[in-house]
Amino acid sequence: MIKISEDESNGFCLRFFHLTCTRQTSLSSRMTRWENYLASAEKVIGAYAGSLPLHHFLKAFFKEHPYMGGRDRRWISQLVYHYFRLGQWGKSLPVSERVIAGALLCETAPNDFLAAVKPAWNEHTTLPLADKAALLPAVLTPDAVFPFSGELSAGIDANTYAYTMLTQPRLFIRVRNNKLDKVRQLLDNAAVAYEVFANNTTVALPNGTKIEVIVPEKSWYEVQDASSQQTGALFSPAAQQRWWDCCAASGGKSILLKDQQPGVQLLVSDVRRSILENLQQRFAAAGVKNYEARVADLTAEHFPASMGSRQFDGIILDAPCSGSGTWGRTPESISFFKKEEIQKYQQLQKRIAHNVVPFVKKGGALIYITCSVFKQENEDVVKYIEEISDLRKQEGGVIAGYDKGADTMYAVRLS
Ligand SMILES: C[S@@+](CC[C@H](N)C(=O)[O-])C[C@H]1O[C@@H](n2cnc3c(N)ncnc32)[C@H](O)[C@@H]1O
Repeated sequence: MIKISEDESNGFCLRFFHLTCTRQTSLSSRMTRWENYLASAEKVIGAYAGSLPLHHFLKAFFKEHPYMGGRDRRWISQLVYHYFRLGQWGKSLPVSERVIAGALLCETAPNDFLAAVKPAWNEHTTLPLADKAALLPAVLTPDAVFPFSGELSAGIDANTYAYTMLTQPRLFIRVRNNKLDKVRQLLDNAAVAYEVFANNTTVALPNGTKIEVIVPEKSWYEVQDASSQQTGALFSPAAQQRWWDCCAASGGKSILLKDQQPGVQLLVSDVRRSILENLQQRFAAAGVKNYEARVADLTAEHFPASMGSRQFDGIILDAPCSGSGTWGRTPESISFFKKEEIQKYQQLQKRIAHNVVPFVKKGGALIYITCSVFKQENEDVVKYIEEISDLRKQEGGVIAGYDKGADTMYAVRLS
């Protein structure tokens, strides 16, 4: 029996060996903490098949390995995420080499992992991407990292977009109810490095900021990506107008709308009852009242009839989509997404748009939104809406978040 050491430097590897000694050889006991992190990352990557989000998979993995402490979990998760940020790069290389390459490309400062497993690279972590790429055993190209560049909407720089996959986007909040000064004070007290955008509403925070602990008053802010906040510039609601957020999820766009004009008469719907229950809780915390909520499958045959003769001044169609504009947050998607899926999403978007468009009042507006970077889900669906209705694109297009560490979205106002 191996004694479990309290020594921080090798505690992980000894505990790791102790709990798995029936399957491990004596080699494990000689592995360093960092080699064990690399082996664990390889184990996760080998077992992950993409059927559930990576963060859920990691959570389940760590539940099965309860002897791993917080630091172990953070490092292993980080290495796995770095690996997936490389997309299709280095497919023929061993997984371990790709994990180490991920640490070189995605880390921006020397760190203990590289110091232990690839010391020659550690001092190069601060170099520009091109210099780091020159050290790699396989050529780094934007297409290898993001192999869907031919599908992009107009105006998205393919090379820049591909390499933004190597960096985790920032966390954003939208400050509400004129509480910017109070929020800033709490962030200052907590010594958080933040950036306030020129609109005095959008605040960028480092990832992992425990904003709910630092700012316990929930009505002062909403967690919402900067690009998602920007879609609100297309709403322009007036008091007493009827609006319908038809794919509302937990209500991010609806709260934005109500903050602009509390007097709108709001209908929210989604195909998922559970997400509308989340919406109700979120609305309550945000102080949003006076709305109607209903579960509705917008693709169902009987759906249009179930709406009766209602007409809306504004409809927000924040459509189900590939989410490709948010893959910097879920880089595992790059490896598991199939190009054919884009068309399936487009068909769903067209079907929903077809059923929703008749409910736009004459002179009213349809706000079509996706968090996709693909033309087929964006411009092509807008073109379809114009073909089947009198609605015409008035303003909007790609909201490129990649220059500010945010998601990239597409939002258009048609009327
Ligand atoms: C992009 S999300 C909406 C995000 C939301 N507007 C927000 O700001 O947080 C798309 C939503 O469409 C819903 N959806 C997917 N298929 C649907 C359908 N056939 N009918 C109605 N809603 C659907 C999904 O459940 C999902 O919540």
